[in-house]
Amino acid sequence: MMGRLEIKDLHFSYTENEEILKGIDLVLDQQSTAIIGQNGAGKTTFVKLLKGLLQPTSGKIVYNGTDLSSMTVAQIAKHIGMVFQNPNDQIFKNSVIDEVMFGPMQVGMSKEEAKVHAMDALEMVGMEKKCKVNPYDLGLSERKLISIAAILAMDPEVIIFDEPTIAQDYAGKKCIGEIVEHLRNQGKLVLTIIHDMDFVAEHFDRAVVFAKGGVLLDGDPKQVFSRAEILEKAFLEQPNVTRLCHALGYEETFLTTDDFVEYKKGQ
Ligand SMILES: Nc1ncnc2c1ncn2[C@@H]1O[C@H](COP(=O)(O)OP(=O)(O)OP(=O)(O)O)[C@@H](O)[C@H]1O
Repeated sequence: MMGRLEIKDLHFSYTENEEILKGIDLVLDQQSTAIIGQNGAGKTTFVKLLKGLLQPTSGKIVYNGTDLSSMTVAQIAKHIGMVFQNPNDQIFKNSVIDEVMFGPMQVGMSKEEAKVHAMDALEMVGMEKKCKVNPYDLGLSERKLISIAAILAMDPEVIIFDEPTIAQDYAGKKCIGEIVEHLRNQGKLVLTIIHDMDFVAEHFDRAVVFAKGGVLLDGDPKQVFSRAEILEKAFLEQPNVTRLCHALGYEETFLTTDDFVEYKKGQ
């Protein structure tokens, strides 16, 4: 089944005198979507609402036709998984396989079923050979892959990443980018909170810019990242290649090195 989230006039405040989200309307489905915005824009608050960890002050979030407020956090977790920013906040078992089997068993799978799902998930992230290792004997990139597998093993329709590229080296980023694309091609709804604009340009179908509690821009990365002035006002950078090409006087928006190279070859 595909995951679809409808966000309708969503408002949220932690305290009476400051509204953090001021009426968000969005439909999130199919496309891999990056949620970007400066620190404090409300991105983390927004995904906590999607996970049912916070309740809207007003407005609603509808998941595949059901109002999230009528679901428990555990019910939501079956459908909407979240990969933490720091794998150390997520990992707590002494072997990779136990770690990855934990989630599926929590959502009601038998041990046998959980093992099958866990091995499939480990294979997807290329870590099946490490299943007996203690996660703490792995490097950060590999621990990140384990924390991703632990969520994939629960087979949620929606996967939310929180800053997936932070502290990752080039190989780690490349691998996570491939996982994002693979999941999207499998029909999962992939969402991420992210400050790494190059990663958005490379791997995402849609970028939603949060600013001052609302949606400032929403579209495919080419549309969004072409709006240099608006982005600057929201204290957001364009991807490096986009900035460079604009600085060199190109009118067109290029997102990635490959984009630009293709253009030059075609000239
Ligand atoms: N538990 C809380 N109680 C009160 N205010 C909070 C709480 N959590 C966050 N805030 C405030 O809500 C606003 C939005 O925070 P949020 O963490 O959602 O932003 P963000 O866009 O995720 O930022 P970042 O990019 O730094 O992660 C900030 O002004 C923050 O200080």
